[in-house]
Amino acid sequence: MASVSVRKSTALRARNGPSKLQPARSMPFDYRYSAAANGSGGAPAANGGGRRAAAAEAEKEDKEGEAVWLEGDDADSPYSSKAATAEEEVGERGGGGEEVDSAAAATPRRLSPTAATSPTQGDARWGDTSSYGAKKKHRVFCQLPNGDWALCTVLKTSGDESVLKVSEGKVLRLKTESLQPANPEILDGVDDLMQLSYLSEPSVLYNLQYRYSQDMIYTKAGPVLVAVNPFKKVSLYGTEYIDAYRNKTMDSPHVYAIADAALREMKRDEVNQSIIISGESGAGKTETAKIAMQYLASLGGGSGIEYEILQTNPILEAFGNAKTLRNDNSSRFGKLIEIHFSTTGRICGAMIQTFLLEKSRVVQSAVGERSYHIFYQLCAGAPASLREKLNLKKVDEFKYLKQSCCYSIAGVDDSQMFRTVTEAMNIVHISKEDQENVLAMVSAVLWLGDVSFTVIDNENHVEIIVDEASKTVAELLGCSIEDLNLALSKRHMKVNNENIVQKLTLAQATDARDALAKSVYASLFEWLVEQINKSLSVGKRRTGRSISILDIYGFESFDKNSFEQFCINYANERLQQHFNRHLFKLEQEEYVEDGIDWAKVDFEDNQDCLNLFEKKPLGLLSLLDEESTFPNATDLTFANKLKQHLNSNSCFRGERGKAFAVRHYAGEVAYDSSGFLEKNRDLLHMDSIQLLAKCKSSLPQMFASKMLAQSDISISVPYRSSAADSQKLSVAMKFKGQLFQLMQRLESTTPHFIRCIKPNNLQLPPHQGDEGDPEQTWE
Ligand SMILES: Nc1ncnc2c1ncn2[C@@H]1O[C@H](COP(=O)(O)OP(=O)(O)OP(=O)(O)O)[C@@H](O)[C@H]1O
Repeated sequence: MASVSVRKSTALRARNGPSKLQPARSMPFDYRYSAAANGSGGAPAANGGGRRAAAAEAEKEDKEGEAVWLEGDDADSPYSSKAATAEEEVGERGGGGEEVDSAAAATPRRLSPTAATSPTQGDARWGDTSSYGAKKKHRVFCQLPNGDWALCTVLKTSGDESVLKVSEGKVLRLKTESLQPANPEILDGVDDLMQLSYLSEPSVLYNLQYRYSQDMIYTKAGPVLVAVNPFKKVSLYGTEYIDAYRNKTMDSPHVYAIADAALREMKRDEVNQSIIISGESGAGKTETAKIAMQYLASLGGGSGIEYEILQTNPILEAFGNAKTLRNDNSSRFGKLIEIHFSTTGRICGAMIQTFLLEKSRVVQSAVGERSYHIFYQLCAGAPASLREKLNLKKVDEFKYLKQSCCYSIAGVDDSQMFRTVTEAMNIVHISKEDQENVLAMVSAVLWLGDVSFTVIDNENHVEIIVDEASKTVAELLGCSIEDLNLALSKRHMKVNNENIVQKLTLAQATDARDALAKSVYASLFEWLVEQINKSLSVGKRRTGRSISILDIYGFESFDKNSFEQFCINYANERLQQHFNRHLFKLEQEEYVEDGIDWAKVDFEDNQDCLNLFEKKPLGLLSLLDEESTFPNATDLTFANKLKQHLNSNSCFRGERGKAFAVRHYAGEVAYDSSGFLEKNRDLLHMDSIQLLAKCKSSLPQMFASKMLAQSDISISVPYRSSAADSQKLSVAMKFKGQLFQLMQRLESTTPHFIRCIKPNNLQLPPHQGDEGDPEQTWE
């Protein structure tokens, strides 16, 4: 088969340089794609055998260039012990080319790696073929000073310079060595990047953009499915498409094809499967997970349980998703859904595991963002009787919601969503009574934000003000105002076996109030997931065969990065390693099977960064935990400790004050350690737990007993201001444990990877944004 010969020929090149493995390597950089992607026009050529043969021809023709390129590096195999500890460092991007005439640079066709700088180590080697490309007047890519790639034609080459036509009327003169060869036009829009003769960063971007402009949002990168978020409805889903993939009358890249492969392999090999979806925030992971679930439900359905499984989405999204600046429906938790199949291949149950809900959002969200959807849905959609019962106000009257000045989402009807969520709760068998209890907790959290304090002495000690807010909280939780006051304004401690009562200052009481709100909400979320799991497993016998879909928050790098980003990016390091190892392992097996002379392959192993996080006793997590146990430690002493112990680590950089930077696989992220210790300790004082335990309502009681049980089985005991405080694992350690378990579970499955890509930060579909400037593509 022609396609195979193309692949093999590419594979052979892997021995000494960038290769078919390059996509795996370049994938992590998806977070850099920062702006509107627009079409480059023209219909893609048919993607048949003739085309592949032409590609093979092009490959042959390029032998001259390839010969130069083969003089590459000699990196280690990921399977050697050396590679496992990642000796290699990420290549700094080195530039090429001269200053470009700014008028010329303003309009060329752009493919947008924001790539701050210049090509990667691997990409730089592509430059070796540039003189060949230039001589042949081939299409080449040049990188503009702003980092964008432009596709151009070589008009003339003299000495070490080439004159390039970038677009009509725009001509550039650049150093020939800085150019990168482009693929022949016949390869424009191939549905598998492996079919490209040149597999460089601009070639990959160009191909994805080419397809995207024609609503072909899915592309294969060998075994990985790349999904570019269309930010609009695309007619690629539904029964007809499902049938086409089931009957194999359609084989273009699609989430359905991945789900189908998982299902077939599970049945054929009797091995559990996983579909691992990754990508930055807003890239489309959750939507992709739902599309995969839809396919599995359709093929494995029949018992009705598949409908229940699909109905978990609106519930989890209402309680765990929020509008952020990057995504109107951003999941603020990680999710693994394990779908169980019977021996006949029918869905017989499911189990959902969630990871680290972003609790801080309950009490604080940035301007332009929202807290969790359910708060707005409840206020907008609750029927009159419920409104009265829960004493609901308008969203802009609650302090927790008011601070971000953002109450609605364009195109979203919160009131309608409320009905969808309650209907979904019915379907997963959450009783009407329980639903009301759940919503009472949601309202209690909102009202807690309105609880205020009055100073009672000249030491700034406080008591709660008895008003509508405190009365409503007490009513909804089922406690007395006196008990609420006691929990939020005093702290009971045992010092030298003596019980003492400490009065809280305004700041301490406000913290205690917010901690209670966060805890109640997080416990509620946990409880809901438990109820859903009970419903999905009731009466269903597990056969042991399953397909797990992982939708976990993507790599995050903001202007200010806090503890949440620290944990999220750590999780992504773990997943990236899983991704790397499996892809390379699969490749190696394929080479061995095909009798290809296999040698070392250059790839970015992120083990060094993982070590930076996990090493004991001098890793980021251990040092954070250690510092969290010291009552007098502050975020500054934590940051200083990091600098003291980790400054020589190549993945770490100490910055001024409380800041530090980590060199992640996807780029460097600067963290501000403000709030790290408090968020890691995540203390809810025993007074608050006891308050919940004393409440008449069933949910607070359950939350309290769970908290107490957790403190009993705790292994490490972080900071305790008193012997009475809740003892439990720190947040970072609990998260690390969850991730280890997750990795173990994933290791026992056959993985299928989907890498979602966000083509722009404006949530714009293809073709938008280029009106009036037809040449501008990605910016
Ligand atoms: N296949 C698709 N078709 C149409 N729209 C899509 C598709 N995938 C994503 N979108 C759009 O992009 C938005 C963001 O997608 P999604 O919420 O799945 O991103 P995410 O990667 O899960 O983000 P986060 O990490 O913030 O949760 C969706 O709300 C939807 O509007």
